[in-house]
Amino acid sequence: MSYGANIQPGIPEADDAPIASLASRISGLSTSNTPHPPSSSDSQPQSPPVRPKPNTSNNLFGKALAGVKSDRASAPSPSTSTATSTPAPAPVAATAAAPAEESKKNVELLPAKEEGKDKMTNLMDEQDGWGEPAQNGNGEKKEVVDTSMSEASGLISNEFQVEVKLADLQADPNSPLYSVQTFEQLNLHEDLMKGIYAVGFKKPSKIQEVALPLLLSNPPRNLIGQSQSGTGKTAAFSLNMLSRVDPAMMTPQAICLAPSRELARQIQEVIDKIGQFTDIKTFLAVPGSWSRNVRIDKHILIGTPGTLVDMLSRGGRIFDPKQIRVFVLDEADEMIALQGLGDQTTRIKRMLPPNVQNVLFSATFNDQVRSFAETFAPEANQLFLKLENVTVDAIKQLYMECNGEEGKFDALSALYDCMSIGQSIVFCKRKKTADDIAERLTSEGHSVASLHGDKQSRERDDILDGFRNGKTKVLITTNVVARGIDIQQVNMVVNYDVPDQGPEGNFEPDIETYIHRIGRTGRFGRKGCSVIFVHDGRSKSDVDYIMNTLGKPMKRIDAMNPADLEQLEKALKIAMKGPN
Ligand SMILES: Nc1ncnc2c1ncn2[C@@H]1O[C@H](COP(=O)(O)OP(=O)(O)OP(=O)(O)O)[C@@H](O)[C@H]1O
Repeated sequence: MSYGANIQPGIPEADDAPIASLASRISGLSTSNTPHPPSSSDSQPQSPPVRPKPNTSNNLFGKALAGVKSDRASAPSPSTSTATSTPAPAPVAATAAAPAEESKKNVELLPAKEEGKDKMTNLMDEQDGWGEPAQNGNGEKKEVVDTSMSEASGLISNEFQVEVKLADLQADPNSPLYSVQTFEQLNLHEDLMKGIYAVGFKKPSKIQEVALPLLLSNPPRNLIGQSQSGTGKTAAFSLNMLSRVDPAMMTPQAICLAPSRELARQIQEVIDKIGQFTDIKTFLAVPGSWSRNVRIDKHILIGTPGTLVDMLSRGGRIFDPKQIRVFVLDEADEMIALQGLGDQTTRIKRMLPPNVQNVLFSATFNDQVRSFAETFAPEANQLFLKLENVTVDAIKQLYMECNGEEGKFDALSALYDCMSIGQSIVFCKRKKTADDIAERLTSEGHSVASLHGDKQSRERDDILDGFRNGKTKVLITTNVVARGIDIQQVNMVVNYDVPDQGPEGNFEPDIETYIHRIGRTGRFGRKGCSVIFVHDGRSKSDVDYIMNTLGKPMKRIDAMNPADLEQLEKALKIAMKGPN
């Protein structure tokens, strides 16, 4: 018995291409079909650690791929009829009539209409408290404004009176939250529907509407899905796992990996909530959560790669990997590309059955990661965004010029009053900077918390819980919570340091990390502001590069100008209200 309709475990597809070295992983040169069982050599990486090269072009998130692509012409997939008979949702750019042999959906998630904005979107622009951008990214730079924000931005007067409804946003074809279908039409088990109603979801988002039928169709098929931050990817892959496990079998049947314990815990909560009316149980697989002598009898494991490697290296004593049907990678680009995580994720995958359904989700997939993703999840249905749609428009991106490195702290101090409107996250490059800032702000009488990887697990949990339930208003952190963390009240993100790719990437700006960091605000229809600090020529050119690459304007604000801070305050108040 399972919570899916007629779901059969197993996919008749070759998922056993060895992924012998990182170099071949990235270049996709691995072509042998020899099965690759786990071996002791797995623990010894054969080649030096490699991370896909930094992105230096605008082609960061793949080319615009429309229509249905096939590279399986000779062997029609058993899933062909299911895939092509899936109702084609209106917002998907191209679900063009596919030749009979084409079985893999390769879809670009586009707004239904690109030309102009409809009434609703214009209304939203006017209500964000900022008016039109002073500077256009995308290479068409206008002169940066020296005038005060309030003069330049055209703040409208009635911003607090207008109620924005989520239902209106979800009715806007330009929104990533738009769908033409209801959850009822997605053919989910009634106990899962009860869970969806219990968490208050009324209508699917675009990624949920498009991905769920692909994920749930039989025989199961791999999926690579990209959708903007805060658009509901977690529920999409959670519903798939919940639909595919058999609650009568008291053993893990689905694994979901995330890059941090914080995100793994959050995903477990989502699955538990949506699955609360089922008999499905979850287990959090993070350091310290399991015992070497105790077998796990829960259905879904959510964890971090190191722990799963440890569990699996105990020769099936913790759980039987052969029973795993679904392998989900949240933040998949990081899970497969980053040197440490990529190695571990690959080792785990090798220990799972070859017919496991691989599901990869992220808000970002640069070209190199994308080709490796295609090797990792062969013959996958693919949902990708165009570069210009990767960031959420509701996040107002700002930059602030500071007087040298020390001026950054002064700017943060000046911002502090605004930062306590709602909640904010300040991202730093180094753990020490996070601790130093937290200490200085605390000594100035402010209530802040710092969170990073040097803290003990329990302390990390407590700090994030304190922030999640609103006890702390400002979280100063590193990239440890840059991805996935969903706290709706966060209405501002501060990039204290420009995210960079470290020595391997010649310290180039890390666009993906920037996108994920700012994506901690503006979640599912809410508005948010992000501020990035510029303190020297290098950081200014990095910010220009980010603007130009993403083609999104950033407005300059001056921390020492009361008019700008007032403007920011107003925008944050608007963002706090959120849709209802
Ligand atoms: N259909 C829906 N209706 C209303 N709210 C939803 C719906 N789906 C998801 N949400 C809410 O949207 C928020 C963001 O969802 P989620 O964390 O899954 O985003 P995400 O796409 O995984 O983002 P990220 O890329 O940052 O990981 C959550 O608070 C979730 O409860």
